[in-house]
Order: sequence, then structure tokens, then C-alpha cells
Amino acid sequence: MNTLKINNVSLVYSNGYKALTDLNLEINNGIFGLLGPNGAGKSSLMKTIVGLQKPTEGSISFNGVDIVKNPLEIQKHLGFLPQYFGVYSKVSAYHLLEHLAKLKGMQNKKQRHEQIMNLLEKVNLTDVRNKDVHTFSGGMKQRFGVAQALLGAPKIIIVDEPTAGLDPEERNRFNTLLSDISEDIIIILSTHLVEDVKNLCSQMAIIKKGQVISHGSPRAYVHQLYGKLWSKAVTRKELEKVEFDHQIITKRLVERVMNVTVFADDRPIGFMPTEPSLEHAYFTHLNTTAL
Ligand SMILES: Nc1ncnc2c1ncn2[C@@H]1O[C@H](COP(=O)(O)OP(=O)(O)OP(=O)(O)O)[C@@H](O)[C@H]1O
Repeated sequence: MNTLKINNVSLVYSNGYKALTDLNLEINNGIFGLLGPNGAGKSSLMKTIVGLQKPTEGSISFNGVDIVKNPLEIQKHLGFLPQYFGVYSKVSAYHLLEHLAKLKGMQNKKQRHEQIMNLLEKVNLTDVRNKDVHTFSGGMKQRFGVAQALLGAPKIIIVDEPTAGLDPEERNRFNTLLSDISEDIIIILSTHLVEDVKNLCSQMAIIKKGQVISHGSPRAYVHQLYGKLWSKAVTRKELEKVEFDHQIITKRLVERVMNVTVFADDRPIGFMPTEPSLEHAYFTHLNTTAL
């Protein structure tokens, strides 16, 4: 079992902006979802974990080793799939993987070849291995990104907003791939797509304004809301009153009609009970935690 511990981490950028505040998390094998709105600090946390920037305060350990003091201790076990995966030069998928494998210190030519061929197979890019990476579609590039993140058999993989811009089929394929590789390693998935977290993650945390406002399993999040959500279709005028009277969790246009879901211990008059979803739980925590 691998363990990543983040203890009281704060990060202040050189312009004085405090991106992370006193953040604590413990993460074990499996896919851990980090959910938060744009600008919440997810990328800042990812970059701090992988050692691209040092926290201003606090400590981070991986399998008991302080990785702020010894960043190599995580870097040698790490695969990173950043939000924007570099510039794709005019080089084939195979040769780019070979180049990256050499950078990761894989000296043995035969073993390197075998691992690259296995990874290409895993991410379903064997047939196009001799094509230039810059000609790949968005989804193929992301799968290539997974292959490079898996080079050298890492114990922890960090993926930052991996499915942004993918069509539903590619997103599905990408998620299945992540799920397949997650058994014996830690995967941290940073995203604002609640659906992906629901489908993939065993544990998750919600981050808002640089702080972890809650954490737990997606199932437990949903469970907490049973019997507390109520919905109603409203006109624009009614909406104002509902907003005044109730704690609104979501407002959604469903077939051109505005549907509101509110949080309350008892059923408000005119509302129907609603089956809670992880999206409801996410918005409940975001909207009810004042920071
Ligand atoms: N190098 C930097 N210097 C100063 N401020 C920064 C720097 N990088 C990020 N920030 C600020 O820190 C905050 C958190 O940014 P971050 O990219 O970590 O958020 P995020 O949750 O990953 O959002 P997104 O989903 O939009 O990428 C933002 O307000 C951002 O403007």
C-alpha cells in the first residue's frame, strides 16, 4: 500500500497570493478525486505534490519519506499527466516514448522496447505508434499522455483535468484506462467534472479557495443527502421567491423549464422529493461552506 500524506500545507505565490491554506489529506492506493471550481487551487496542489514548487509551510510525505526535502523520492516513483501536455514535436509516438524512457533512466534497450510496446498496447495506440504525435486527436494525445505517465512503473500518478476537451467516447475510453491501472498505485485525479469522480473514485475531497472543505467516499457524500433534497419546476418570478425562502442547491433548465432543488430537513410545500446525486452533494458543500 502506498501512502501520500499532506500535512498543514500552505502555498503563497511570489505576488503574495495565498493559493493553498493549511491543507491536510491522506491518500492511499486507488483513484482519489480532487474536485473544485476553477481557481480553487487544484493545479497549485498538484504542482506542489510533484515537486515543481515548494510549499511555503507544511510537509508532504510519500511512503514515510519527506518529499519536500527529498523531491527525488517522489519523482522517481511518479507519473505526471499535466493539464496541458507539452509541445508535440514532429516525432512518432514510439520515438517520443523512447526518448522519455531514457530521460527516466531506463538504460536497458530490450526492456525499454518491451515496456514501450506493452504501454502502447495498453493505451490502444499500437497501430499508430509510427505516426507523429502532433497529428493525433485530443483523445489519442491524452492516451499517449497516460502511456508516458506509466513509463518506469510509477507508484503514484497525477492527472490534472485529463478529460477536458474530449468527446464522450474518448472520455469513456480514457476513464476505463485510468480505472484499469489504478489497482496497486495512487492516482490523483484533479477535475471539476463531478461525473468522472462519481464513476472512478473510491475517495475524494472538495477544495475551495485553497482549502479542503470536506473529504470522504462519493457514496457517503450522496448518502448524507437522502431525505433532504426537494425539487420543483418554477417560473422566473417564482424563482425569486424560492431563492429568498430556501437554500438552493442547483438550478437547471430541463427541457426549457427551470427546475430548482433545495436543501431542507422537511419537505417544503409544493416540492417533490429528489434522489440525491454526487453533483448535489458537491454543490451543497460548496454553497454551504463560507470561507
Ligand atoms: N504562479 C502563480 N502566481 C500567482 N498566482 C497564481 C499562480 N498560479 C496560480 N495562481 C493563482 O492561484 C489560484 C489557484 O490556481 P490553480 O491553477 O491552482 O487553480 P485550479 O483549481 O487548478 O483551477 P483551474 O481548474 O482553473 O486550473 C488562482 O487564483 C490563480 O490565479
